[in-house]
Amino acid sequence: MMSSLLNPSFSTLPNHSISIPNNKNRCASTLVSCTSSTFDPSSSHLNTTTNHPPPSPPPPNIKDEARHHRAGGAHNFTAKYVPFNAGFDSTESYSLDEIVYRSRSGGLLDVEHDMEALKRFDGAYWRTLFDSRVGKTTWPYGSGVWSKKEWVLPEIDPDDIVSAFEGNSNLFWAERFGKECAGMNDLWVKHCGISHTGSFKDLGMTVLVSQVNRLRKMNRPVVGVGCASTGDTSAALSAYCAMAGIPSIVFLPANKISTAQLIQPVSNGALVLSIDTDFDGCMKLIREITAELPIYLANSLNSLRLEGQKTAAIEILQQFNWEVPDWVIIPGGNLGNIYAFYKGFKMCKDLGLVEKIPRLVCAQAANANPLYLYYKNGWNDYKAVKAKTTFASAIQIGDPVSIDRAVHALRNSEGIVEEATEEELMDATQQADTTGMFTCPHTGVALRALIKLRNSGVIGPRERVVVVSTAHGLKFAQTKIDYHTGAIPGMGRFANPPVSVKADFGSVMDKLKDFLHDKSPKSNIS
Ligand SMILES: Cc1ncc(COP(=O)(O)O)c(C=O)c1O
Ligand SMILES: N[C@@H](CCOP(=O)(O)O)C(=O)O
Repeated sequence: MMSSLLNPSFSTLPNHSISIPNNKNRCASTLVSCTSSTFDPSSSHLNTTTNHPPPSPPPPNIKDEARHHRAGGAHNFTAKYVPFNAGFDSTESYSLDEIVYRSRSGGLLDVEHDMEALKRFDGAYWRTLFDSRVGKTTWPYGSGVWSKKEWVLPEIDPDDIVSAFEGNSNLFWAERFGKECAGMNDLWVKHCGISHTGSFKDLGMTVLVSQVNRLRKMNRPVVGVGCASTGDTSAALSAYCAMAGIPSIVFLPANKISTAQLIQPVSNGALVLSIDTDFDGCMKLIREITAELPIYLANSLNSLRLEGQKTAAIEILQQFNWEVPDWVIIPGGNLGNIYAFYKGFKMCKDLGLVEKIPRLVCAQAANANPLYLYYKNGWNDYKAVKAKTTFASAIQIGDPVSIDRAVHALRNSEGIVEEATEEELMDATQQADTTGMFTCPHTGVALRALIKLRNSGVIGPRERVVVVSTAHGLKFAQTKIDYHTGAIPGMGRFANPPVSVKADFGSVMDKLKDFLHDKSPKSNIS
């Protein structure tokens, strides 16, 4: 099977042999292309001789190079929409080029890949292929998402892909947090928030916006793309749409998202509707609107998003050299991501890249915990809740659209649901920051869940655990400031507020002596 990796007729082979034009050509033709819009044949600056040679064509860019390398090749991987969890006898399916978010019976959809075609290549083949693409600028495989293109959107033309080379995010060995807060030394944090727009949503949005780009080129009726959001989805949607020149519309719950999140779609030119309701209210509205207008729905109800998000799971396995961690802990809100991770792990198992999948934990804020309550009730009698205000504002969701997907993921991975109170999640966020991270409150929820599961002995001290960090801490700077400055009543166990000091040598020395004395009791500083 490995020999097929070298078969040049297979169009999806790693493109290592790309010829880069030499610097001289690149500079010369860059000059031509830079000046071409203002080129004036009568100008003495640009055209000093009458026999000036015609400008040479611009050098190939990475898309041209990709086009050249796939000329003549074809593969036959395919994917389609099917009802989520459909029985074997179901024949309902839709092309990914159709605009459809729900099955005929009103249930969720899933993207189903032609597993038989993918299975024609063994696990070693896929591992080698994916590994060969990491961190390159080869279009589109340099992206952590598109490096798995055959498993994501196999049929899309690379020319239609809208990518910021997302993914390939840091898997951080949380050595100090693991030892000091959880009594373990094999703890890892997958920093999905260190990303183009600062959250894992980029992984799904590159796929969704690429498909919209394709649909628009096919003259399908898509005037714009819209979402309801607690902040991060809107940031990713507006950025990817801006890259592609596609109008974006975002419904945000008024006064419920951070300033840093609000400014992202504003800056990227989205139409931002600030609506006097909560996320669940916005979600209901966007579903009604997208059923009426030719606006494509970008929330994770749309199963395309999860195809991108699942690559973070594959990436974790890759980063451990295809060894499977024991546990993966993921903060949950609308509950698409927990299913995306499950799907990524499951595909790796089904296609022979690994032999098992990790146990999954979904971590919820106690103030927005419908999944936790359902789990505690033995998966009986599900009820949506009215989500209360939480510092983990991006998961302030009481009526998650992917509840069925989440239950499926947890039941099939010996999964667990945990929760964290406001104080617990904020303290865990700060404890992580004290050990060198800069986490968002949602990551705090997941870290607190870890501590609880370690304290109860469910997770053992020698087990390998990955906590998924879903957004960048800088998006939640005000919450952190409030924690440290005592602006949140009853909170601040690990606060480290700035110290005001007079601008004189003696005052500064006094503060430093206090600090150094506290830090180093045995020192001889008096
Ligand atoms: C930062 C952050 N973490 C976690 C989540 C939860 O992801 P999901 O809605 O897929 O459960 C979201 C969005 O909901 C989020 O924005
Ligand atoms: N946290 C999300 C909520 C919506 O989730 P989605 O994955 O269904 O788009 C956000 O950032 O808006």
